[in-house]
Amino acid sequence: MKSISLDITKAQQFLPAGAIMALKEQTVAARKGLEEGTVPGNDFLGWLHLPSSITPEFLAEVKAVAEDLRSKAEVIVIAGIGGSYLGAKCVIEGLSNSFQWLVKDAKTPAIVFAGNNIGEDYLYELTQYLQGKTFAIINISKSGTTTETALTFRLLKTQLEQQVGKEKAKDLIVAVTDAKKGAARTCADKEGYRSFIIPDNVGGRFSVLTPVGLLPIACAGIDIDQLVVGAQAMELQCAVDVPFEENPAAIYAATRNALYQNGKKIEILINYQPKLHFYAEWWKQLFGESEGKDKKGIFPASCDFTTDLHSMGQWIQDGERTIFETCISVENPDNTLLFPHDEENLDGLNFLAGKHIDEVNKNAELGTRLAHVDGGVPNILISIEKLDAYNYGQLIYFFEIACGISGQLLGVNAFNQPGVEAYKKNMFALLEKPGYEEETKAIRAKLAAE
Ligand SMILES: O=P(O)(O)OC[C@H]1O[C@H](O)[C@H](O)[C@@H](O)[C@@H]1O
Repeated sequence: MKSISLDITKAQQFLPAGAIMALKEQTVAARKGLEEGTVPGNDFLGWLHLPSSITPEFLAEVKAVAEDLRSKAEVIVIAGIGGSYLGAKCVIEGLSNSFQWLVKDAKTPAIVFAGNNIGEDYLYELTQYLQGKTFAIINISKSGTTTETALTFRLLKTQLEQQVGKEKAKDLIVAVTDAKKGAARTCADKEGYRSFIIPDNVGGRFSVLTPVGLLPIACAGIDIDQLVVGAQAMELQCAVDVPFEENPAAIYAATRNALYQNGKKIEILINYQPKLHFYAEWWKQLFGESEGKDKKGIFPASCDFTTDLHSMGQWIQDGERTIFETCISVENPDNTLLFPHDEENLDGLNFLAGKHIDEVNKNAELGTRLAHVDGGVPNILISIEKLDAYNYGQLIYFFEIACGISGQLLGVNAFNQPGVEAYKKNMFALLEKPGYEEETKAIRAKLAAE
């Protein structure tokens, strides 16, 4: 099977000669640091050899639980946020029929995501939708205490127990959480739910290849074996003994850091396939939480083309020259659709007659790349053969290891996220959570003084 390919030539032309090679030594050291576990945040390196350590027995266990839920439920609600949401969401969106939610298909339950927001209307409408339906809940939280997810889980658990009774609900709830800590673990053990463990040394945004991602993905009927095989292939391709010039993750990490050092502060992940929209959401958490700290870091943004060429295209072509693009290009679509000839040609589109829709898309892609490069936007091109589980596996591991290397080139601990606590602290103080009495007083005083 084909490996993903990386082309940096249209980024390199914006850099001083030798700028990427100047980072070679540091990049090689960063890759070695990951292997030897000497990097900052080294207690969170469990993702590094995760693909090759996944056993067929473990995958069989995940698939068995997924099959069981698929056979019992019309709807499976995946409750989780951040790393406990985006990996599954990006793979399921990427590899399912775009209109799956409209298709009445007895084999595949509707997969619904929740626990990733606190929208009263969202949750009200969800609970309404679930009324009278047999639904299952996968409650995913590494800490087991995340407010958005815990709040949603309580709502859904209550509803499920009311609808089917406590005993039956037990069979329809699965927890994915820490082995020992957190309310989700306490609840799973006490209620007797089936559960999977998130390894201690795998942080949320690196956890898609643990049951956090694998269980929901298997529930959607996607081939998790091939996802893992793809990740394993990329693990080999980015191994510590692969020379810098042949390691795509090392080259990508060095290139984006060279661009950053030369004033390109924003990276826009581009796709030309709507199915990749949530891939970018996953990627933004991966790089945003890993690198945005100590008042540094490339801002990870994303656009869906050609859609956003009609909204953000102007800015990208002509705005401040602080951006670069990384484009994920999919070589082959899965299906064939040819553009029809029309005798009257009222729309003037007969020049496209007989062409694949993808040919139009590919020319839009090439035309855009040339225009943006001409407009001063460096372009990194990542090509994959097609959107399937194998290629998704490759892409996931590629960006994970690139991120691990890149964080070190930037000089940050890529595996923590201390900044995320600030909003939580204020929210708990404002909501008068027990234990936050001092913070409540302080924040009320602050608001009164404004
Ligand atoms: O899995 P959980 O513990 O519920 O965490 C879910 C998410 O929320 C946090 O606040 C972190 O910033 C994320 O890195 C994490 O993925």
